[in-house]
Amino acid sequence: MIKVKVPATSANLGPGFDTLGLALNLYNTFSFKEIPKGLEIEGCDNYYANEKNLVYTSMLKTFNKIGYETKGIRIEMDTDIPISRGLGSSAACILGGVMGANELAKASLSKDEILEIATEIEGHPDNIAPALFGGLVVSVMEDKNIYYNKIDIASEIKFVALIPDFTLSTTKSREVLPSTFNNKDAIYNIGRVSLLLSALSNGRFDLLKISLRDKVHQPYRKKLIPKVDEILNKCYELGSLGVYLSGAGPTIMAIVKKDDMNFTKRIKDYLNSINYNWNVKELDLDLSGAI
Ligand SMILES: Nc1ncnc2c1ncn2[C@@H]1O[C@H](COP(=O)(O)OP(=O)(O)OP(=O)(O)O)[C@@H](O)[C@H]1O
Ligand SMILES: N[C@@H](CCO)C(=O)O
Repeated sequence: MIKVKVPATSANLGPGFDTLGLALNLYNTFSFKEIPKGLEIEGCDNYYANEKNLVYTSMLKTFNKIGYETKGIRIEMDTDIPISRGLGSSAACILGGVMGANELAKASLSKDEILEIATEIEGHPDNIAPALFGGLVVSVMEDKNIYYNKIDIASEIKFVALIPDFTLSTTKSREVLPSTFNNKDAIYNIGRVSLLLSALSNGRFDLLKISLRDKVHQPYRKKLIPKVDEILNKCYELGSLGVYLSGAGPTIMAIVKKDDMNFTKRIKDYLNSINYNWNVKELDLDLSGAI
């Protein structure tokens, strides 16, 4: 039996659309076994327990690339990453499938080759790279090549995920984005993403609020999440250092000082007071990535 454990990820971090992402200590674990024939999937909703399952299709793509033929596969899924909430559930499934296939076929793909195959399936590397390497990872694509760098960030912060009780698929959330941007908006984001990386690396947390703003995706996606501005303002009022839409949303991510023992309870109370039955989770960076 092969087991692969993959962390959740929070992509974009405001201005770093399709480029920044960090891994968090919330996990999906996948177990794989070859069987005499067919496909068996356990541990997921019936809707996903078939040949279209993303873990399985990612395995098949990998087998196809490495020229391996299998008679049958059994997949057991133990998943804590909520589906379509902006916490990298698809990246986790894809990496699970690619890494599981690599191990079953004893193919010895390198981490860079795994990154390449998984990114080809996901379409962008900003969730896949941190899920694979852990920590905060910057990744860009050029001519189908992926260039990435893992960055150390100040350790005095934690992440509080405000996870709505509704889903928002990445496909839907990308459909509302414009296809072109004016140069003012592009410059706005370039400045902020640069400031953000410097602030995270040397602990200038006073700069987070301004550097997490962006003009490329959050303003458009906010329309898909009722009361989002009120919630963002409340996070700041309750002491958050910075707040952004995690991945394609709808999860809102608050960055909070590790020693702040009040924020999580107070934001939960606030969400309850407006009858938002959201799950609030305190998370830390995962520094190891998928294993
Ligand atoms: N536990 C799971 N069981 C089966 N399929 C899953 C599971 N988790 C994720 N998936 C697959 O991933 C898809 C969700 O991907 P989507 O990109 O919409 O959300 P996400 O990856 O959670 O969000 P984001 O990319 O913004 O972080 C599902 O439609 C399904 O195909
Ligand atoms: N960069 C991606 C992350 C979600 O997959 C997006 O914002 O659409």
